[in-house]
Amino acid sequence: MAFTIAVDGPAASGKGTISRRLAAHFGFAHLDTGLLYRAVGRQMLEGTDPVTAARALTPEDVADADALRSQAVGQAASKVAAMPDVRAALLDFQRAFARRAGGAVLDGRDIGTVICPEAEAKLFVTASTEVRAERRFRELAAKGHETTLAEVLDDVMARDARDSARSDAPLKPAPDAVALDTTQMDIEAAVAAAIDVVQKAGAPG
Ligand SMILES: Nc1ncnc2c1ncn2[C@@H]1O[C@H](COP(=O)(O)OP(=O)(O)OP(=O)(O)O)[C@@H](O)[C@H]1O
Ligand SMILES: Nc1ccn([C@@H]2O[C@H](COP(=O)(O)O)[C@@H](O)[C@H]2O)c(=O)n1
Repeated sequence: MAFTIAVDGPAASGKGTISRRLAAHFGFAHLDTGLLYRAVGRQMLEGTDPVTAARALTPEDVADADALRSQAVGQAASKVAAMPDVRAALLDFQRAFARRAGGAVLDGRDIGTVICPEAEAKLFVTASTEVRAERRFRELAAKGHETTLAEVLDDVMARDARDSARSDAPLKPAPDAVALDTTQMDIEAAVAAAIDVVQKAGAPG
């Protein structure tokens, strides 16, 4: 049985948190597709050609998720993500993951539009830019990163602008995605709303 849940949205909207919880609830596998672009972005910062890096990506390259979550790597990720040859190199792996037996949740920017337009359930998770920046700032501060709320706000806005403006697979909701604005929701309320959407879409379990 293949059942795909596509979760898209802008930076720090909460799509990763929701996707992990959906995967646990329904017993599905989860892929954070942003990590693929982050791993390529990190290799670009180290001097590797991004297309070469994308074509040669291995599971080890995405194993240390914490190291990939810095703001510098996030910015590099959104730059390599605008390169059509990088996106093409990562396509088949994501599509195969999406249709794996047992069900899958993928989160990213183009899951419902490009990777798996046939996904059985689609969510587009948003929150106001300020709330997203505050949440990400608190997360980074708790992990000991030295940054300011203003820097995080700039980072989120720059990535959203680049991700929305690119010609190949831009950040946008699929026409049939259910919008979930979590600005006024805590994590539990957002997860409950997401589970409700997926159940109504006919997910088993
Ligand atoms: N509804 C919510 N209320 C409060 N905090 C939240 C909510 N959803 C997520 N968060 C927190 O906001 C931060 C960003 O969430 P998360 O990492 O899930 O976003 P994301 O969209 O996957 O980010 P990115 O695009 O950068 O990968 C995390 O610290 C998370 O715990
Ligand atoms: N499907 C996707 C996923 C991510 N990107 C790009 O990667 C950057 C980092 O992603 P996060 O989810 O970890 O924030 C993001 O800013 C996008 O540029 C993408 O293009 N498509």
